[in-house]
Amino acid sequence: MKTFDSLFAELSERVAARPEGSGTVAAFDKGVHHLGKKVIEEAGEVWIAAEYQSDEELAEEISQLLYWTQVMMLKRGLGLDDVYRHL
Ligand SMILES: N=c1c2ncn([C@@H]3O[C@H](COP(=O)(O)OP(=O)(O)OP(=O)(O)O)[C@@H](O)[C@H]3O)c2ncn1[C@@H]1O[C@H](COP(=O)(O)O)[C@@H](O)[C@H]1O
Repeated sequence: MKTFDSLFAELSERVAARPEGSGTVAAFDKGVHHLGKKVIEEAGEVWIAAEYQSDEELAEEISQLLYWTQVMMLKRGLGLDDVYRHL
């Protein structure tokens, strides 16, 4: 099963290798403004799912929020340690 760390490694590799058709690369190239909107959108969907939807739907929305947060981290050049040291 994928973890936060293994997804971050995968996305780091995608951004470095820039494979054809990668949604991550396309989103990365759009920049911080686009990524910020995705983070906000997914955060809102997490809230709505927590209020009104199933555990499974909530878990899926949380996974998407984690994904977009990671793409933002990569765009700003942050690594896992930069974040973990604040936990
Ligand atoms: N985990 C994710 C992931 N989570 C969310 N998303 C993106 O976030 C969007 C969220 O879906 P929504 O339903 O909220 O939005 P949507 O309306 O369908 O999509 P938009 O029109 O808003 O882009 C998805 O459509 C994906 O574009 C993800 N995109 C990729 N991954 C993983 O990232 C890795 C690299 O993916 P690629 O770069 O696409 O190869 C792979 O392991 C993927 O599984």
